[in-house]
Amino acid sequence: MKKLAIIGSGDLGQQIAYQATTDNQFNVVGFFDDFTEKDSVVSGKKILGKLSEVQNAFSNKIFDEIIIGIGYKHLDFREKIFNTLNKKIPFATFIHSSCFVDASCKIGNGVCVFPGSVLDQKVIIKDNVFINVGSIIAHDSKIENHTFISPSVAIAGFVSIGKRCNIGINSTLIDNISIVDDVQIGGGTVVVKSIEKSGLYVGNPSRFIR
Ligand SMILES: CC(=O)SCCNC(=O)CCNC(=O)[C@H](O)C(C)(C)COP(=O)(O)OP(=O)(O)OC[C@H]1O[C@@H](n2cnc3c(N)ncnc32)[C@H](O)[C@@H]1OP(=O)(O)O
Repeated sequence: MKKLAIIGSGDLGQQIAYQATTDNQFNVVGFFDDFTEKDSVVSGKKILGKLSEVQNAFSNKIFDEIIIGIGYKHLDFREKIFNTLNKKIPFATFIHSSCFVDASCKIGNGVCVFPGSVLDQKVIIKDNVFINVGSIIAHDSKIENHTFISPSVAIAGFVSIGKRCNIGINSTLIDNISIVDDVQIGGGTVVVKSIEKSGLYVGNPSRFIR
């Protein structure tokens, strides 16, 4: 079983550690975290060091693959870490075994898909995307790098979502629309037309608030 290290020992990092361990996909060896003391223990897993120590630890075979446990509040940082380590350190792709992922899907590096999500035919998920529990991505839809999908999001067919977007819980995106980079969608929002300007959108139908 591959040894997995997680960047960030906060709530999301701990959830990834739990899911990857209980689903028997990885041996989670610990976290890298700039804000928690080295060798301390978080949710039963060791803090392996700061982010500056990742490459050295990989050279010393402390872990085989890495994944980022930094969530929707820090998508710029999530992107920065990914771009710094990409091609130097192998990124894991973790898809919980309870998910349905059609064989025609293309899934990038560093992608994490939590339990009960469905990725239908020809879905494309680019690098470093996080998909939380129970989300549905219908056929031919595409999610660009570093985007965060909250629980129970429903994305219809032929939808395109940009980079560093944060799609709120239980939101709905109808078919054949596009969303540009850096869009935040509030919980329960219904998006019925393309979003061409970055910013925060809420409501049914969705409206720009800032
Ligand atoms: C496993 C996990 O937990 S993953 C995380 C899942 N969490 C989410 O998806 C959270 C999504 N967050 C939200 O929906 C938040 O309400 C946000 C980000 C959209 C806005 O938060 P804030 O910046 O605090 O905005 P604020 O609460 O001041 O609201 C601004 C206005 O938008 C309205 N509004 C805020 N959120 C929503 C919403 N989801 N739907 C409809 N209207 C909303 C408010 O009523 C308010 O309207 P008003 O100006 O007429 O009074």
